[in-house]
Amino acid sequence: MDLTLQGSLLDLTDEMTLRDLRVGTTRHPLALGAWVDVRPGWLAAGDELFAALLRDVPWHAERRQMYDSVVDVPRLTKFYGGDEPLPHPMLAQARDALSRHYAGELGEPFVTAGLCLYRDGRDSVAWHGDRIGRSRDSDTMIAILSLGSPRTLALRPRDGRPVEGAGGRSLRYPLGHGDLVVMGGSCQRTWDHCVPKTAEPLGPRISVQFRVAGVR
Ligand SMILES: O=C(O)CCC(=O)C(=O)O
Ligand SMILES: [Fe+2]
Repeated sequence: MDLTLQGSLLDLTDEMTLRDLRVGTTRHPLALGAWVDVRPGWLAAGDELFAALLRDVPWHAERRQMYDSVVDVPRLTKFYGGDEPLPHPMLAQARDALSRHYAGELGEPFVTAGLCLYRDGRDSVAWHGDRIGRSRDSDTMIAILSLGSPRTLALRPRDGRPVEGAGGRSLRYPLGHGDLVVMGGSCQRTWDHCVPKTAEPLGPRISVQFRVAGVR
């Protein structure tokens, strides 16, 4: 058997590549007009990107007012506005692939990239919605590429209603190295999300959030 062909059939690759978003993306409709798309393994062989971001991004420590509440921000961050060069060419490729894939539904491109570094399981982000800007009162999408150690993204309705099929608690999406999750519809207004702390002995995780202009 041709080994090159076998490699591509099994989707085994040593080369960092973004896989096709039209394949393997599952939409989870949530209550209140929100939804979450999950595309496991979107970025193949992303070790080099993870290492480069860990090393090259000028990470900031922050304690601040975040979104519409004051939350602990035990993690490091760096925000890239649309006019700033991204710290790795693969991030521009990822942003552009997302813009193409969601163009019809979103009607505008992804522009900014917010990077977060969770140094270990003690780093986290508290419950919040990304409600700064237009996302406060209109639908938007936030696309998150996860790199490094696996962490959980939890979601719960903002109004405190129980979550169907989740034992009344939150929904939990495990995010591994190279996985993509996109929060869409009313998700930022009607749901909150967080990355909970974990006692597991985990190494660092980097998340890259792509947003449209005028949304944090
Ligand atoms: O790290 C993540 O995946 C989520 C980050 C997040 O919700 C935010 O920075 O607004
Ligand atoms: Fe967020």
